[in-house]
Amino acid sequence: MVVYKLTYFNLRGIAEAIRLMFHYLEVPFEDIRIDSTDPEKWEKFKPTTPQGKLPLLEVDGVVIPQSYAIARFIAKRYNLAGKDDIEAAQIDALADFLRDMQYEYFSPYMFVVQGYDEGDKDKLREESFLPAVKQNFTYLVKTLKAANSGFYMSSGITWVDFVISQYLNLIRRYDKECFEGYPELIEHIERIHGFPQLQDYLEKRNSVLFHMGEQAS
Ligand SMILES: N[C@@H](CCC(=O)N[C@@H](CS)C(=O)NCC(=O)O)C(=O)O
Repeated sequence: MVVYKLTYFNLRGIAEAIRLMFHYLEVPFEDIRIDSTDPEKWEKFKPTTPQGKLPLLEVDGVVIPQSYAIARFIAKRYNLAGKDDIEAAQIDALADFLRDMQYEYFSPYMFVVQGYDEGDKDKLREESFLPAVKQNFTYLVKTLKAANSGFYMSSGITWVDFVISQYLNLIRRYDKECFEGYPELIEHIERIHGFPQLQDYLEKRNSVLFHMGEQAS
């Protein structure tokens, strides 16, 4: 049997969508977590990684870095990659859209809210975060509605549903109000979190005390 070993910090972060995909698929994997409150440990481990970053997926002795590459790999193996090459391209485009949204518009505000950076939280929220929410959430809702499947692609659930829902769930944990007017996005998160095969993990996740200010939900 294939042994999958997923290594990331003991946070949800960019590995959470991958963890949820494994649980959803009921594919066993080793969920290895590096303690990010112990920088010395990470500094020692970092040079042993291919690109100096996490997450990593080890499969049959091969180490794959990059969260999207890992998600895509699992998706291709287990049928979460879209119904054809057109959908696969649309999924990639949506995942890249999410990344742009995250780094260009959301991270400056989120880093302050999460306590990683200093800055004027309210000013950032009003002047850059909320206008970006409006533009980007509107597009996500439009895409969901056009797919008409309950997921972002018309054929049904794919890896991008996990990636988007986990990032939006992070935002929701820190700024619930920005979802007002976008109930479809919340419903989509709940749809993903509602899968029976995820319940044990989600229960465990909520009972674990995530550090660095992570809140349950
Ligand atoms: N594009 C990469 C980004 C990887 C990344 O930036 N990982 C961060 C954690 S979210 C990391 O390993 N930081 C530790 C460091 O750079 O030393 C991916 O999606 O996997």
